[in-house]
Amino acid sequence: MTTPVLTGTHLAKSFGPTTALLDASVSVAPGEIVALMGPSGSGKSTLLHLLAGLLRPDAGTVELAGQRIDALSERRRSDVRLRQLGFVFQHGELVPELTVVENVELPLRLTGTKAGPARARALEMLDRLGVAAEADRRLSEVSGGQAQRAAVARALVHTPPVVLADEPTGALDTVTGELVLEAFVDAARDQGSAVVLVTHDLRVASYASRDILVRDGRTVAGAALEATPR
Ligand SMILES: Nc1ncnc2c1ncn2[C@@H]1O[C@H](COP(=O)(O)OP(=O)(O)OP(=O)(O)O)[C@@H](O)[C@H]1O
Repeated sequence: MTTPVLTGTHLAKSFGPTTALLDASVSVAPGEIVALMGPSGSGKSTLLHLLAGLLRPDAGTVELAGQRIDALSERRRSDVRLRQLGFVFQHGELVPELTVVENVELPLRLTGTKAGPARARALEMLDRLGVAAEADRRLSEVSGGQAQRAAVARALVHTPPVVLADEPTGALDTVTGELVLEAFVDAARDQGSAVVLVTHDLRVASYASRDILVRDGRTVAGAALEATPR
């Protein structure tokens, strides 16, 4: 089997008295697309935040691209995130004061790509996601669905080895949702990115090579499609 690029092992996380995650394990190989499914409140977003190094686990480990990230300082985790990860979370990761294209080119600019090539690559991603016409508008002035596609463009622009996305098509109609899903499929197939998608939508899950069910804070591999009501 190919060596996994992302592994979460026996992860647990509580917020005060609320146990969000009890025992979750996930392992993803390069080029794989994994759908995380499960009831509302079961711990999917918490798991994704732990895998991204945005939260520290109470127990368990996270290994990203050969490096344990759960015990790193916030500064080192942030550096690993910038280089190894693309993520699409439900809010917060884009800068409202910047234009759409400035947001998308940010991961490239922060890792040393020169302005011209960074701009060209960001525009290419926006074009693929059908939002090139919005490139020079401020993020705070575009629609929710346009901002969501900008977030996807930003997650993929620097061809990271791991892409994590929380309901990445939640604000989109069927056609634009498919543009987003095809962009993830291309990242997995052409660049070998490992992609983890949290979704409630079976159509989205059908793009995945594998699914993992999260139920009551625990992961159950391969059972999501059978267990999810249609
Ligand atoms: N920052 C937080 N503070 C307190 N409780 C939290 C926090 N984040 C999550 N929780 C709680 O942890 C549990 C798991 O939440 P989580 O968001 O991971 O679930 P989810 O499966 O992603 O849900 P949904 O499908 O509704 O987005 C819930 O009971 C939630 O209320």
